[in-house]
Amino acid sequence: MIGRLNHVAIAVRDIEAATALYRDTLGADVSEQVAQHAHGVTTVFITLPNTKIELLEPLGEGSPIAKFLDRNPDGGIHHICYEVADIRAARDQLKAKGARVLGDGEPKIGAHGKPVLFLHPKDFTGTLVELEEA
Ligand SMILES: C[C@@H](C(=O)O)C(=O)SCCNC(=O)CCNC(=O)[C@H](O)C(C)(C)COP(=O)(O)OP(=O)(O)OC[C@H]1O[C@@H](n2cnc3c(N)ncnc32)[C@H](O)[C@@H]1OP(=O)(O)O
Ligand SMILES: [Co+2]
Repeated sequence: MIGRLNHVAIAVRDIEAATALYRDTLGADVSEQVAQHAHGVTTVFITLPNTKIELLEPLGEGSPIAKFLDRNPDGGIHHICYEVADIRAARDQLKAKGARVLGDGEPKIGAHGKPVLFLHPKDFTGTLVELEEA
């Protein structure tokens, strides 16, 4: 069901500093910051030859990454995003197998303008999984 690795997301307190680290120290190709109001985060994408890294900084009250940063004050890997061909079909198959889909179960439009869903980390070996329709 799952296809390519779309991105690995890293939650950070200071996206400006994290972007500078990837750009200046690691020599990577970094995007502009984008406020993702529907997701409660600001994102920067780092393009690597074979995948992307998504830097996440909390945006607004009640950001879904706020508690994660309280628990991981230095930041850390927050989720991995796999591509799927048909997100609603993937969701229905996963639910039938007992996986918990987060939120109301309806895909939201993600950072790449495509539908995304999240799966509970406790159902996937302690890793928050994002699915993005390819
Ligand atoms: C823009 C878009 C895109 O790329 O297109 C994005 O990525 S938006 C990226 C931001 N959006 C999202 O993450 C949306 C989906 N995420 C959520 O709904 C939330 O973050 C949850 C995954 C439900 C976790 O929420 P919260 O931390 O408030 O819950 P909680 O404190 O009750 O945590 C429940 C248990 O899950 C664990 N837990 C929480 N977040 C985790 C994570 N990222 N990775 C692994 N484990 C995690 C906690 O340690 C805790 O375990 P213990 O009970 O053992 O202590
Ligand atoms: Co993501």
